[in-house]
Amino acid sequence: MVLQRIFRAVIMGPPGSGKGTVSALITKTFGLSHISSGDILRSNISNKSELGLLMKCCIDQGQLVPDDVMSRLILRDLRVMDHSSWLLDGFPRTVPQAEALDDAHSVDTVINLNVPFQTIKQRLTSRWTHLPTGRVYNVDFNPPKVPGLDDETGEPLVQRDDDTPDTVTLRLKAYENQTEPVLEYYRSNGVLETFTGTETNMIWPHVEAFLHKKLFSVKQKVA
Ligand SMILES: Nc1nc2c(ncn2[C@@H]2O[C@H](COP(=O)(O)OP(=O)(O)O)[C@@H](O)[C@H]2O)c(=O)[nH]1
Ligand SMILES: Nc1ncnc2c1ncn2[C@@H]1O[C@H](COP(=O)(O)OP(=O)(O)O)[C@@H](O)[C@H]1O
Repeated sequence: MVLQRIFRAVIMGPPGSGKGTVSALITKTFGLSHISSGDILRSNISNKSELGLLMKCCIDQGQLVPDDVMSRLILRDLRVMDHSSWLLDGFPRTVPQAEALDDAHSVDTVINLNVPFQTIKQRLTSRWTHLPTGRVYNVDFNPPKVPGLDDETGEPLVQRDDDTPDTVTLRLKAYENQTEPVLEYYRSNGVLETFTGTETNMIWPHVEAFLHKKLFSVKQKVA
């Protein structure tokens, strides 16, 4: 689908709720550019940039990276995408980050994946990631064609250092304390759309139908 107007969306949800998985489906279906805060941080870590090395210990301890660092990193990337439609995944995660984003760009819609914490814990400890692209697999849900290797590049998959049971518990706490208030922020702005379920395959058709409707109404408003 070719978008006729710039469209900006955010995808939210607890760690492991399927943001990366659903983002891949959205970008494939609607042609938005995907920007993942976690992928950007992990690429800084792989490249051994000073910032990446500083942030690695926050991430491995299940804590959020400081707001000013994160906002600067993401807003810098968004500045060079001035004429693109995008989907932000993993940012904003705090109210100050949401305010920083609002100061720079208006957000058309926020997709919130509401998946129970119990479902999430099992998923994350069996997640395998292709670090250079952020493609994710799961031993049960979407295994790679060849165990341990990325389907497209044949490169090795890794388990993230922060996908251990103890760190997942800390990340879920950070989500409750720091990220849930962002849902309220967007709800009161009238842009929040929540999708509840335990399986991505059940949630995705609703997200897809919503975005079709949303993009159609955005185009009509412009016409
Ligand atoms: N069992 C199961 N695993 C899923 C489902 N949806 C996504 N996953 C897997 O759960 C893990 C977390 O998903 P991901 O998209 O990375 O979540 P994110 O942390 O919110 O970006 C990955 O290993 C996915 O392959 C699902 O419906 N069922
Ligand atoms: N917007 C953000 N603000 C602060 N820290 C972030 C942000 N995005 C990512 N991080 C850090 O990177 C880690 C991994 O993020 P991400 O890949 O989005 O994980 P998840 O799979 O938990 O949704 C987070 O636990 C956090 O430490």
